Amino acid sequence: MTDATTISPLDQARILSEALPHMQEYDDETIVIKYGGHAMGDEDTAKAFARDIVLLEQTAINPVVVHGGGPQIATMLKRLGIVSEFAAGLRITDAATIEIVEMVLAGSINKQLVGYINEAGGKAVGLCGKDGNMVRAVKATRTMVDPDSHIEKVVDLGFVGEPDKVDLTLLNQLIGYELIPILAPLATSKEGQTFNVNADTFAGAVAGALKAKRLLLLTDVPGVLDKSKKLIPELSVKDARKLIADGTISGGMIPKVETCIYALEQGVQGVVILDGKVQHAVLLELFTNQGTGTLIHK
Ligand SMILES: Nc1ncnc2c1ncn2[C@@H]1O[C@H](COP(=O)(O)OP(=O)(O)O)[C@@H](O)[C@H]1O
Ligand SMILES: CC(=O)N[C@@H](CCC(=O)OP(=O)(O)O)C(=O)O
Repeated sequence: MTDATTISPLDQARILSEALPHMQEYDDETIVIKYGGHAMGDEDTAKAFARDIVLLEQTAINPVVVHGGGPQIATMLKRLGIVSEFAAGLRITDAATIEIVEMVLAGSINKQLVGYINEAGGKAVGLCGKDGNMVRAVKATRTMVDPDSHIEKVVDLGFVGEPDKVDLTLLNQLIGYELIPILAPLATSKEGQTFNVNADTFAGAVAGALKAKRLLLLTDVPGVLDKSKKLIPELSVKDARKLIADGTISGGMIPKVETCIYALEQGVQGVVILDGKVQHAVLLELFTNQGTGTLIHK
């Protein structure tokens, strides 16, 4: 946490005053923040994150948090002796795995974040996409090239879903009552099957449906990096697609950038990928002149 005793009261007042135009820009706007499992890191940073979210709510912004938990799911599956594999950046999810995914995401992680936010003076409500039929999903399909035969084949990802409908009834109620929604990325199919959804994809769908002013994706790297590992501060959709095609953007960064492109197409005004391990990353991004991560624009 910032040590306020190292700066003078006048400087503190100046800092607050300089934040005014930013606060006015986001007044009464909805901002979706995706908090990745890697970014959650240590307790102090997670608590500082929670405090920032409460500060947003206090300044008349409507924050909606979507959290991940990939590393935490991996730890629990390992403890239980369940082997887990990924295809195209998505966890292949069988019947045993979906039970653990739901337990970790909608259970421990969701309630921990709710606890931190409430401890900081907010009123958080922890939900997942199944609540109020908020996010409906269809089974995700992916094709992969077999390394031996070089033939493209369909991979069965099991209970992995992709959002196809977002019902905003419940979210709008919460936002209207100044409650802070904390969402775990699980959804239900039309038939009532629970699906595991990539948290970036889930956040993009929610941000798109809400026509959010900003979508912030907090991860464990400073943003999108070029081939020499230097931060790219701004990226157009066209250049982002080029970097995916030439392999500069790979692994977990692919669904992140694809989410950004989708969200922009759905009317979200600005999307940023930034380092959530940096303390007060959200405040730095929204309330100072210095953007911290990669801004992706049309
Ligand atoms: N061009 C790139 N720039 C930054 N990170 C990249 C890039 N290509 C691949 N990555 C990888 O993407 C990871 C972020 O995705 P992921 O691990 O899924 O994060 P999270 O858990 O926050 O969703 C980075 O840690 C990095 O290893
Ligand atoms: C289908 C799929 O891969 N779902 C993810 C959901 C959690 C997630 O996305 O967490 P991060 O944001 O921390 O990566 C998973 O099972 O790991």
